[in-house]
Amino acid sequence: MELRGVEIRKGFLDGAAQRALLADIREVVRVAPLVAPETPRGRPMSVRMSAAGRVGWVSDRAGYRYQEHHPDGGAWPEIPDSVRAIWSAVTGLSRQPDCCLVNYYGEGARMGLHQDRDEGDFSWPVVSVSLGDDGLFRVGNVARGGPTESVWLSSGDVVILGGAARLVHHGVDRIRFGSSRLLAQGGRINLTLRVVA
Ligand SMILES: O=C(O)CCC(=O)C(=O)O
Ligand SMILES: [Fe+2]
Repeated sequence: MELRGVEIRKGFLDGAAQRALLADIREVVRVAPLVAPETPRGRPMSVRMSAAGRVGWVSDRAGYRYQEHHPDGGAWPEIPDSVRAIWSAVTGLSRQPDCCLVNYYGEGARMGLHQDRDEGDFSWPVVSVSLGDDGLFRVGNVARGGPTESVWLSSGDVVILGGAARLVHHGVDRIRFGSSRLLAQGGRINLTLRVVA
């Protein structure tokens, strides 16, 4: 389906593929633990984050940026092959992403409307993969304000922000905690794959 120019592939990953991907992400967060970032204004984010790849996206009092090491100082783990395969399948690109951001939404977590604009070249798409609990994904416009529409994303769904929709505002209003049994402890994982520069 399509929502305001954003391509949404419902059910892209079957249960077995979701479990295999989850196992790979567990390994990523074992090496690079989830952290609760602060916004540049010092407000705590409700989503916890980690990353894999050449660079990871971080936020703290110094601002939003991509950096080559975890806030603890270590290198980010490599992007798992299972993740790279999803990127290749949905984009058809031979260029691989530089960053796989890992977002974990526990009970009550959300992400406000924003644009993904910390990358150097907006001609590359952003691919997002949902695992675990359902999340209410809101899509607006490239410009601030105006109408928005929402869709529930479920485990295994893949979203592509590309072309004219690469810079649309988007966010996650809430999750349905406990709606999926993929994660024993509940919650939602979202992976976002990006070419950074
Ligand atoms: O969790 C989602 O579905 C979206 C995540 C997102 O927009 C981001 O990480 O920039
Ligand atoms: Fe985003």
